[in-house]
Amino acid sequence: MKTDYASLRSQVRNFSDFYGAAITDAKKQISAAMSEMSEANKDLLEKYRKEVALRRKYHEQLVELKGNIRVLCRVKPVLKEDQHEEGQSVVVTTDPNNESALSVLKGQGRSHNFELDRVFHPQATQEEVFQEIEPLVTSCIDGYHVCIFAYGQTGSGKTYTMEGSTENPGINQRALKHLFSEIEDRKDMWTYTVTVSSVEIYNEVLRDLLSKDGEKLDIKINPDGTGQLHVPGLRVIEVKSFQHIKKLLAQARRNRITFGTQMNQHSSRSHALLMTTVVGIDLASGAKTTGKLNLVDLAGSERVWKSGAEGERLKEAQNINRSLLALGDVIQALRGKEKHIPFRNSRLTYLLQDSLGKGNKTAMVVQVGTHDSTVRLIHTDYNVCISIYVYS
Ligand SMILES: Nc1ncnc2c1ncn2[C@@H]1O[C@H](COP(=O)(O)OP(=O)(O)OP(=O)(O)O)[C@@H](O)[C@H]1O
Repeated sequence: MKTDYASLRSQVRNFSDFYGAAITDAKKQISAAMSEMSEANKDLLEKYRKEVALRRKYHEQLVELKGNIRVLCRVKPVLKEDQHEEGQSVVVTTDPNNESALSVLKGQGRSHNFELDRVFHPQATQEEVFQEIEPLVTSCIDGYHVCIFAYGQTGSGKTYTMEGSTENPGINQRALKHLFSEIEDRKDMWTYTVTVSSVEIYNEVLRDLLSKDGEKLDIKINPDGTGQLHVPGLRVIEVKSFQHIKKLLAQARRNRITFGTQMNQHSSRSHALLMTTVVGIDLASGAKTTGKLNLVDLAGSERVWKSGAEGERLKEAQNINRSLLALGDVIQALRGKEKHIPFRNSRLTYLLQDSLGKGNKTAMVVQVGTHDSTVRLIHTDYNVCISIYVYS
């Protein structure tokens, strides 16, 4: 018993040393395993970053291959309310086997065929149209400036395509939803600040659609010496969520109608712009990107010339036609890579100057009705059309 007791005592005496050594050993093993893990993590993170950079590069290559200026066409379905217009036959048709083709009947059985970047048949959904625009929205988060226009005659579906209805929202809402979901996906690597402004241009006068009284605004050269343009007094609102932006969109829509009524103006006679700026900071390198997304519901191109409008209506029509032609001229000059781009010929192109210029991306959604006998599309040398309505 004495021997056993002495042995136990010695074990107890040595236990703390043994225990200490075992703990130190375990700690060493754990910290070796942890540093191995964090090396592996670092390696994985580095690989992930490389993949993300590659994804961005390929995304840009894809967008560039598709063309930095794209012209899409959406053919409006014949609605019940359109059917009372008698004597109109279907003149605009799409080809189910070719999603770039549009055919316009010219009389005596002859038709004019056009090739655009993409043609949406009358049954195309809002989602299908947005899918074509989505890569451009992603580019905006990557730091590019993007403009998306809806162009066409009054009632051809411009507002439907851009704003849509509550149940079936259009490009504006879908683009901003996509923007916020991309920002959420990238939140471990990037932090983003999103701001929005909204203006309308009516008779070459700029008004803030997010103000209470629709103040008139002017476009000036920024005094900060960067040579960039800015609009003094324009409300620029930081938004944190898609829900917040939805409220601002609704406010801008209400104001467009209210200001329009005050000035005896129908909203279809003004251009409405929703301008979103996305500033991103790479959490690892601190690198900064600034992207802009301009969503534009253009004023309806009208036949007022033909109907002999006078006074205010004539001035209005002249201003609309002038600014639409100025936009067409800018786009043709950009596509033709001309040296001089006539940005200053209208408020619209002047305001969008830094988003329309070289290296930026533009999509023009031309809206046409199937009964539209007056549509003519002007070909450019590039075999893809810049589409502009011309009323003779
Ligand atoms: N693809 C479509 N599917 C269903 N309805 C449509 C479609 N396009 C347009 N509409 C409907 O046609 C009507 C006219 O469209 P919308 O108001 O968008 O035309 P607009 O070109 O914006 O006209 P305005 O120049 O007067 O603003 C609306 O009732 C709209 O809901």
